Amino acid sequence: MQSIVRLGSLKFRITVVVAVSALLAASLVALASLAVTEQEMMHIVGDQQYTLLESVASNIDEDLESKRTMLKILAEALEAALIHDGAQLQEFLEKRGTLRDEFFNVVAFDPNGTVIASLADRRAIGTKGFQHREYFTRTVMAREGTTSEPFRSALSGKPVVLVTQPVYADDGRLLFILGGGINLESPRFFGQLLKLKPGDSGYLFSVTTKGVIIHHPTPGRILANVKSEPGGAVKSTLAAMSGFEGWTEGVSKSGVHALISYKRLRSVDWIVGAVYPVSEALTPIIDMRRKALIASFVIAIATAVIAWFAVLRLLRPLAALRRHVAGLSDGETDISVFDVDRKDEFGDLSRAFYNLSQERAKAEAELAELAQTDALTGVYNRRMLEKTLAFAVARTKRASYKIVLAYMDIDHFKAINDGLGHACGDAILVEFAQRLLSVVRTADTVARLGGDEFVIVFEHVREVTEAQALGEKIVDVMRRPFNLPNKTLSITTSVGLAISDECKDTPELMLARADTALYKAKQAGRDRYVVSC
Ligand SMILES: Nc1nc2c(ncn2[C@@H]2O[C@H](COP(=O)(O)OP(=O)(O)OP(=O)(O)O)[C@@H](O)[C@H]2O)c(=O)[nH]1
Repeated sequence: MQSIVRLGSLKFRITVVVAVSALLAASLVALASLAVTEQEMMHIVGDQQYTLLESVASNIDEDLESKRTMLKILAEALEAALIHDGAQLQEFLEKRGTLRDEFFNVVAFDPNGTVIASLADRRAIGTKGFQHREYFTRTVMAREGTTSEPFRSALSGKPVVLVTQPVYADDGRLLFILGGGINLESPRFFGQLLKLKPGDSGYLFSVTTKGVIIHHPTPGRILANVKSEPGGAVKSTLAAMSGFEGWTEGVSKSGVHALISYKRLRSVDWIVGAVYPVSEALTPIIDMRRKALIASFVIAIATAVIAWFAVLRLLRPLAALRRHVAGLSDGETDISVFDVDRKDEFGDLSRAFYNLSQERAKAEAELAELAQTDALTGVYNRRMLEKTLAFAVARTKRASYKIVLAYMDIDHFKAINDGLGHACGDAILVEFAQRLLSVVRTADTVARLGGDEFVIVFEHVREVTEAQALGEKIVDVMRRPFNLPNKTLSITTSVGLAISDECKDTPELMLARADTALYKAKQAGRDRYVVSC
């Protein structure tokens, strides 16, 4: 379990890299494709909004047109009925009930701008001072009906626009001007703008090309000019006031990122607009984006699980290799434990480790060799002799045979060294050791203690008398001339021999007895052997 969740492990890191890559790839693909879809959807919704506005604008145009037509018909009827005075006119208007359906109020002004009839409120009759109003002068000048700028009615106090129609006598004299008032706050006129509002918080509005608000969901803003409101008009509205029609992505007055559409009316200089918050317009896309990100996480987790098992499987040879390398210290260097035949990186690694283990084994063997042999002569060294002698002495206690220890020293070696040089002395030591090896059996041990002192442990000696024969043999073999590169020398040796005594011998004692015997041989004139008694 611990190995499964080890955070720093290669398996864990590879899995994390794969999972993060999968998460990034899935998220990027999802987000990129959704971004494209979002743009496409924005265009579709924007186009839809604009089409909707076109139909709204057309409806308002038709509504205004029908109101104008109604006033025109009314004017014609008045002309035909030869109604010239206010009381008759008031009566005439009050009989036409459909006027109340179309207009908030219908008034008639005489040519001096005084109200002579008022459908909604007779008390307004006699109110003066309308001859300077822009709709009044425009109607008089044009001699035809017009639609006023929005204004606050002096009679009702409501925000209104007035549709006018002049009425003339047969002789062409202006009798009076009819005015049909439209209450901008009334849902009857702009009701469709309320009904068609996009989304939950979207809305439609209307503004004149001069910036006067005609309709807005915030009633307090009606008749305000967008240019003189705090913060001024939003960029897209300014563009619409300058002639832009269509939809754009922008920020509404309240700071909401929205699709904003504009369409001009045909018959008046009004603009209808729609504000559709992007967060609502693109709700399906935003929802899809959230789901895509969740799906990316699920994909990343699934990929991580798959990657984990794949990595476990792929790195299995690495675990085996680690075991084998750990086993090197136990001597498992056999080629069979390494997958050296693999063609992949594990094979390369296995071969490298195998070569390393072979080199290490070789170095260890060389070290072991160095530890037990004398570097100059190749025979055993003192350490090895001590071991061998200890075993040999111990064996004699349980066996019927004895061992003989021969202790040798080259006679006058110092003089040879001094006379012929150290290198020549070395050559003699090497040859001396070779001759000692030639007189022993395989079970026997030849060792150099140091300098010109050598020791032989002869095994399996049955008779005490054999020691003398061995001593003689050694002395004899050294008497043969030593052939050096430039000269031939006569060398002799003195030998002290000790025969094992099963009761009291120790390696040290045997060496001491042999050494004493050697000393005696030297004392007796050298080139001889002495057997310790
Ligand atoms: N060439 C050479 N000489 C060595 C080496 N080790 C020791 N010696 C020399 O061997 C000599 C040993 O001399 P001794 O055994 O003390 O004296 P000796 O001249 O042999 O006299 P006796 O033993 O009494 O016959 C010394 O001169 C050492 O310097 C070695 O590895 N190589």
